[in-house]
Amino acid sequence: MKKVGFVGWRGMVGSVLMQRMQQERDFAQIEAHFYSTSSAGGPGPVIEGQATPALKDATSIDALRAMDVIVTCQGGDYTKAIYPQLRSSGWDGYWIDAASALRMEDDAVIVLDPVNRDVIDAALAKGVKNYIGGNCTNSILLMGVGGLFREGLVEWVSSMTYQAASGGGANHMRELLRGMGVVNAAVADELATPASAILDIDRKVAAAIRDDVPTEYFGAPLAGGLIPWIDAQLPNGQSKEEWKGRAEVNKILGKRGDAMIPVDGLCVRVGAMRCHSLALTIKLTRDLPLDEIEAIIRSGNDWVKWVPNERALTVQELTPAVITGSLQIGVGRVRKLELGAGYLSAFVIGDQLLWGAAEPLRRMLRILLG
Ligand SMILES: NC(=O)C1=CN([C@@H]2O[C@H](COP(=O)(O)OP(=O)(O)OC[C@H]3O[C@@H](n4cnc5c(N)ncnc54)[C@H](OP(=O)(O)O)[C@@H]3O)[C@@H](O)[C@H]2O)C=CC1
Ligand SMILES: N[C@@H](CC(=O)OP(=O)(O)O)C(=O)O
Repeated sequence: MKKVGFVGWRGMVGSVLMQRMQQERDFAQIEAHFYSTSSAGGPGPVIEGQATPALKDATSIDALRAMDVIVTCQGGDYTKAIYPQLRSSGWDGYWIDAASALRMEDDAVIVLDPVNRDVIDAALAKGVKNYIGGNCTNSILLMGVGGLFREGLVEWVSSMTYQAASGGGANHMRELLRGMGVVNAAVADELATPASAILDIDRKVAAAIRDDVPTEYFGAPLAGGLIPWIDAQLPNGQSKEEWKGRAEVNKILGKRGDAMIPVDGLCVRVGAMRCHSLALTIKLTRDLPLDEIEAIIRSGNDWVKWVPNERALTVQELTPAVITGSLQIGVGRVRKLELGAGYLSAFVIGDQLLWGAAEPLRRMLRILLG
């Protein structure tokens, strides 16, 4: 059995990975070893009801070198600190990583096997050892409308996103919830009194959002609002999250140079917990009837949940409330835009901790296990 070391297993992405691996009985296929950056020697996690041995030191190159595969959800700082040392020590194992640090390196593949199994297989055959999970937004985009890319139907995509708090991490989710509580508490008495004036409620809510909602992690109030910037600022005015659209989508698809498909748009943080949504404008390379477009999108992969462009179905099926915790990727609002021939709209929604983070890593490990 392959020895597989897990780093970052108790963080948010890592916890979802552990859940999914237990659901799929993946631990039966491997000899699992658990590492920690903060509590080496402490108790390991309970996996399928069984205690695991004491935690190993995630900063010890010697301890890591014993593994055939390392799966890390610990974050980019850890990758940047440890990965080069590990490779310099001569370690030749497989490195599977959720962080963005190595994604764009030439010797790394961004993994999303329902979309790019061919790219993964070609890399494995060439001896590539680094397999990195993609940015959550782009993985969800490709899981949703990958069929259109596969058929060469996408000339360009404008991707306007509505990204959940979980993309920032556990503390960001907690801050959103605390903020919701602050807003509610500011008008609890008025809400309990049906006759209270809505403008009084609105004034108090506005003041609470402005002055009292916590902003330590997001840097601006998210509860009752939104934040139209995610990640660092680049010289060209893009956010780093927006830059990843073109860079990562094309790398996932194995497209380079002139073959690259333009992907750009604005990335916005909203008060959802863990579902990222994208409002897409797609310029098609050729116009097709809607029923053919539907068939192509549906054929993208087994997780596409097609929602017809009807009001009742859309508000029932295409929301974070329904998609959260599920592997389904909702695709709806597909219609021809009144902008000219070949302009298509689509709304894509997925749980960003599943297909956006943990699931592609889990599946890459299974691919390695054969
Ligand atoms: N959040 C997301 O949507 C996505 C994240 N990623 C990548 O995954 C990385 C990890 O993200 P995420 O899981 O959100 O990070 P977390 O902050 O939830 O966890 C990272 C590490 O922090 C340590 N930690 C310290 N205190 C706690 C605590 N109270 N509970 C749990 N862990 C704690 C743990 O390390 P230890 O046990 O060693 O102390 C843990 O492995 C990111 O840096 C990013 O690179 C990738 C795609 C999406
Ligand atoms: N930046 C994403 C989450 C994330 O971790 O992305 P990446 O893995 O590309 O750093 C978000 O905030 O929603």
